[in-house]
Amino acid sequence: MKDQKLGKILIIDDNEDLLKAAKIFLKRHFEQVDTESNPGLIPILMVNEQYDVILLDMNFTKDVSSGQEGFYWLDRILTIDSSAVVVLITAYGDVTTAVKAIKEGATDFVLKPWENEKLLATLHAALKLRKSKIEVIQLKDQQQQLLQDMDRKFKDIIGQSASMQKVFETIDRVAATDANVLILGENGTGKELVARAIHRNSKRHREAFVGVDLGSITSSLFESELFGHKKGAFTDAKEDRAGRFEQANKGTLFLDEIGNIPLTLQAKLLATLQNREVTRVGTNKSIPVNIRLVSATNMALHSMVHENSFRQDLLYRLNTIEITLPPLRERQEDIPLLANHFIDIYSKKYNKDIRKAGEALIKRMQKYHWPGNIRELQHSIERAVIMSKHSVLQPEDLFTQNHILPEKQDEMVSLEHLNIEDVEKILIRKALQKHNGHITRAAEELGLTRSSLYRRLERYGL
Ligand SMILES: Nc1ncnc2c1ncn2[C@@H]1O[C@H](COP(=O)(O)OP(=O)(O)OP(=O)(O)O)[C@@H](O)[C@H]1O
Repeated sequence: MKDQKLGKILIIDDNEDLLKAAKIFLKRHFEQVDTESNPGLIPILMVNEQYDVILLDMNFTKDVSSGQEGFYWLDRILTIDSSAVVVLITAYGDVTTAVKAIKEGATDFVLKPWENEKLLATLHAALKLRKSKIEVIQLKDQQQQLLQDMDRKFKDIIGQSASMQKVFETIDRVAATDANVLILGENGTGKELVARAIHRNSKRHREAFVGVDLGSITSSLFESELFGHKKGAFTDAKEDRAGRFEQANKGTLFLDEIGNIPLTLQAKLLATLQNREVTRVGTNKSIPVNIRLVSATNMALHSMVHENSFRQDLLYRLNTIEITLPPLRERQEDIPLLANHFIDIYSKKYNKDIRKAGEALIKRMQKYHWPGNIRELQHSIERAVIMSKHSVLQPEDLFTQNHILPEKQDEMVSLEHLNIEDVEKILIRKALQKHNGHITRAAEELGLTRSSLYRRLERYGL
């Protein structure tokens, strides 16, 4: 198979003979070779074509050999396209100018008169560089896009109820301070959303927001996850590793499910917060850290202090400011807003033409208990949008599906009509209701680990 010719080259030189010869030779190796003797046309040429490599002479005016013109045009080219790859054509013996040009942003230089093979090798290397520069730009764009999407995703905290307005006011007042914030609330009430909003509105918003879900880390890994470790500190410590505290340096550390932190580690966490330094597992050296701490839990931390399963001094460190998120069933006026917000999102996502939730559905939703709070509402709406044939969602779009079961016992379908999955869903829902959405206790009652209960909640959209 014949090699495919790649690369668009622009040559700028006032010597027409040189341009002609170079074009004839290079056309055999590259996709496109344009030549121009007037450097003043560079900006227009660059607008009309995306050149991969620009071969640029240093001197254009007769009898001038200072290279000043070359530097001027090099600067213009890089201003127009900071990822342009410029190879300079310099006179034999003028290595000082060439070195200076590279410092100013040129990629390489070729000496005049050149040997064709050397020129070819230089241009191929330059082309490779251009390709990787473009890849880097594309990756950066993608990352930017992802960050923007994330930002948008977490920007919309919906809520007009008095209790949510109070939450917004508190976020406004505390975000700019460095005060530690403890967010309390049942599962799915938006604790992480609020933590991110605090970070986004703080002085640290350009730095990292590092979240750790303490509910999903096994207790043996707690310490190394938070504080890091030295290679060899324990069997699986294959290399030195920074913990989440260090990763969040200068930014915000979000400790989710803080109620899960074992008593033995609570003292170390307290010392870290007091001294503002961490000690990696397996070392004695303290590393200073500068973090803003936001923590969250669905557990009753204050009662845990009374039961001696959570240290009071640690609680006082965490809750300089306390924000309690109300469960969804206690702010029914937000239900229509939330439902229509998610209908909008999922109609777009799944390309459906669903306008809103009908009145009967809203009424039905306002009577429902929502043990999984907004997460449950969100998942139910997503499923209803996918399945519904109506342009205005009706009660049966949400409430006849297996995943949302009637709350009242007498509305329940008898066991003989259910399969194992249905029964599992009923049991999980009952356990969650009994323990007020408290995952650890519900998991204990069901004989499941927290993570396998989480997996089921995710699978069933509970
Ligand atoms: N007020 C709100 N407006 C819009 N979406 C919300 C709101 N509150 C929560 N959500 C959405 O509900 C889902 C659950 O929210 P989030 O993860 O913040 O809850 P959580 O309290 O941290 O849950 P968990 O206790 O299970 O960790 C997310 O998809 C979030 O975007």
